[in-house]
Amino acid sequence: MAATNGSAFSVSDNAPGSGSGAGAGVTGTGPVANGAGERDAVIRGRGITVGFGRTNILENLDLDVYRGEVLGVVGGSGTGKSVLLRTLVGLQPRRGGTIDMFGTDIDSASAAERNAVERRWGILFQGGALFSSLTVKQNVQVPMREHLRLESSLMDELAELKIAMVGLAADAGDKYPSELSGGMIKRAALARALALDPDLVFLDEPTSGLDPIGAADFDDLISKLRDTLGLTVFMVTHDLDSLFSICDRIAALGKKRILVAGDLETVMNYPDPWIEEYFHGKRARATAAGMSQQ
Ligand SMILES: Nc1ncnc2c1ncn2[C@@H]1O[C@H](COP(=O)(O)OP(=O)(O)OP(=O)(O)O)[C@@H](O)[C@H]1O
Repeated sequence: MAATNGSAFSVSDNAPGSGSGAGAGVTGTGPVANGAGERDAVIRGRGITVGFGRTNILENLDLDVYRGEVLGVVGGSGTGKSVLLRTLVGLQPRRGGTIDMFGTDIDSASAAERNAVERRWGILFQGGALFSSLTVKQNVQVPMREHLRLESSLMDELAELKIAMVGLAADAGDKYPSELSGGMIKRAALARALALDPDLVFLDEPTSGLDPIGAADFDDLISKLRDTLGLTVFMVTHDLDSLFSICDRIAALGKKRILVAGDLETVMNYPDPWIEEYFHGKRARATAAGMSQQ
């Protein structure tokens, strides 16, 4: 797997009144400032441009991801959320812009520096992307084999620890992906994402395909990991429950860039037809009503 990674995610963008042009920041209510009075950005992307053929999907996109937050990335279908995630982790080439991860400019980093950065993040792909011919335990050990040189007994212990950490029973470790439920697959994929004790995890629609109870359990797990491990989470999601319950900030993608980023209220009140429908439509009202009854 290639290049980038980072920890907390704050998005700089061009919301009204937030400043102008590249680097202008939408400041949400996220955590911690550094000594200079700015938040500690684990990922700092500037002018990111990505395209296929003649079409750019992302154009001049700026974003900062801040340490220790869960950032929910939303946007209409096809706006480029997964492309953005893949670009940040180095799986998708850029046509322009820079990405700084944990203080390292990815483009000018040496192979060793990039490797060090890569070890600091994990990814949960949409659908889990587990290797079907490997057991859960072996899947969790894939990043360990790639990046570490450990005795196999120690790798077994570490994998068992990760499997327990995501709430799977110990015997799940010896099962193959085809023997797991959808929720178990997500947890197993999360265990793999946590294999190297990352500072940051990228999650691509982690609750898609789960029933509401399974999704809520998964949300709880993510917020527990953030609180106990200090994880930073970059989460592409369509799930309103997740946005309302666990996201510290939200970034809305549209028009090839981050339209707005900030706390829920900031994003919900941004004047854009898709945001209006998404956050104030029938489903959003039902979700918000459900949350307020809890
Ligand atoms: N490898 C590729 N080659 C050509 N076009 C691609 C490729 N990958 C993505 N795209 C295009 O880029 C656009 C953004 O895709 P992406 O998967 O990032 O959307 P998304 O916002 O994650 O959508 P969804 O919410 O439906 O998953 C789409 O128009 C898609 O067709």
